[in-house]
Amino acid sequence: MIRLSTAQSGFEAEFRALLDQARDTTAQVDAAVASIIAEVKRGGDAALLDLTTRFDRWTPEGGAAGLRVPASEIDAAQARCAPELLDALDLAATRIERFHAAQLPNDVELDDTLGLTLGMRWGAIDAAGIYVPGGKAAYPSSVLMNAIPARVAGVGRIAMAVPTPDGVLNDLVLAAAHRAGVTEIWRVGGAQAIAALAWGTDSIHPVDRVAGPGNAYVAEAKRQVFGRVGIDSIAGPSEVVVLADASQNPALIAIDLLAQAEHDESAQAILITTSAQMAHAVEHAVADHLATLPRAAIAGASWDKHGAIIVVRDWEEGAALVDRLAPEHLEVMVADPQALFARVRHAGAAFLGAHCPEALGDYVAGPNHVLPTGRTARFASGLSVFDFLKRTTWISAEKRGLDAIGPAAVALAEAEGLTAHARSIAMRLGQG
Ligand SMILES: NC(=O)c1ccc[n+]([C@@H]2O[C@H](COP(=O)([O-])OP(=O)(O)OC[C@H]3O[C@@H](n4cnc5c(N)ncnc54)[C@H](O)[C@@H]3O)[C@@H](O)[C@H]2O)c1
Ligand SMILES: N[C@H](CO)Cc1c[nH]c[nH+]1
Ligand SMILES: [Zn+2]
Repeated sequence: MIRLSTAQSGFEAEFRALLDQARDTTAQVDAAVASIIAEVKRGGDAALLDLTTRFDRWTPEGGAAGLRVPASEIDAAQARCAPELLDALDLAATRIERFHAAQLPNDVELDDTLGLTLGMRWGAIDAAGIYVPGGKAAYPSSVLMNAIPARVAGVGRIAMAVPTPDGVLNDLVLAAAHRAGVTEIWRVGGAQAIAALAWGTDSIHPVDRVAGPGNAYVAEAKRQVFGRVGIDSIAGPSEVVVLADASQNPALIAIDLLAQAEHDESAQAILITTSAQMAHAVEHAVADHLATLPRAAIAGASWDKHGAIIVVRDWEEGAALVDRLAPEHLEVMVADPQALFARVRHAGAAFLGAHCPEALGDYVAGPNHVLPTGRTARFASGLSVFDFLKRTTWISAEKRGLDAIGPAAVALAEAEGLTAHARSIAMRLGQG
């Protein structure tokens, strides 16, 4: 963990080094992913089986057909889940669905009075591939967050890929998939899963868009298949920035930092505070929590390698640093969180006030937890129904509409030297 203060000389250089830390995409990951994608393109199902054995230490019985989870296994898994966990899933699913249904956009129709009607129609993609991470933890919550927006958008085919390390399939992941409307489940992970969803194999039909979070390999694979298929944002290793003033409870701040750090050694947790005393107290509280957390090895490694505590002189400085970090998650734990949030422009999702830990949003609040990481919140947004929709614009013209605006189009087409364009309009105007 690094300790920084904006009052220090040399702060700018150290902060830039923090921004430039290679947490997710290293040259090594780029090359490894390119070779995995090439292997899947070349070898199809056989390559998937080979890579699954190599990276997940598991080989299905019966070849590639064994990569697909049968309906009987989904039913059996649901039956094994504790009823209170299924109730919790249902609560989460209901709230996530309600929030995402509220996002559905309206079509546009504009009558311009000259004799033209202009429109924009929203439609769902045909097939979505959703990636649910599963290497270091199982994520039933990510199943809901991925699949529900796709279903709400109206996607017919939702193909889910999830790794099952050592052959272990998580019951609650299957129960969540069933509730969320996933139409097929494939036990394959990492870059090979993204490659299979994008390029297809004999068993897995290609999809139109791949969404979902994952580790550095998954994030890089999405980057590399973009263009062949659409992708949502790059949702890689988790991040949080906590803004806290002197009035907050350091133990709560520390556990919120570690809640992201425990995802992955590559995760990043940063505290920005106006109080040097708070900085000190949080550092100690982190050490105290680490002594008892079961995932202390992962959380501690993340905190040591990528954690930071930054003391700022005022919240103007604090907000400016947040914009430069553009974190996946932003917690605002100050006296007037709305006012400070209003000064921040770049963050994937914000959690306002001391009673709103980020973990609430991970599971049950309703907005999506698949969010842009690695500073991509400067230009990208969290997963939503929009990731599964696309737009088609349309124009309908009466003769008087063509007469009104056609001559201008003819002039522009002639200026571009595109005679067939000009003539296709001019002939209809009776000039060609
Ligand atoms: N941004 C979000 O919305 C969000 C949500 C949930 C989780 N996450 C993040 O997702 C990530 C989950 O990571 P995970 O590892 O637990 O699961 P994962 O499913 O993303 O990755 C596991 C797969 O990675 C591949 N892999 C691992 N080591 C490899 C290597 N050396 N070479 C090639 N491939 C390799 C394997 O194929 C394995 O199946 C974490 O970083 C977590 O922070 C992000
Ligand atoms: N915080 C993660 C996104 O970075 C999402 C998650 C799922 N389960 C727990 N957390
Ligand atoms: Zn989380």
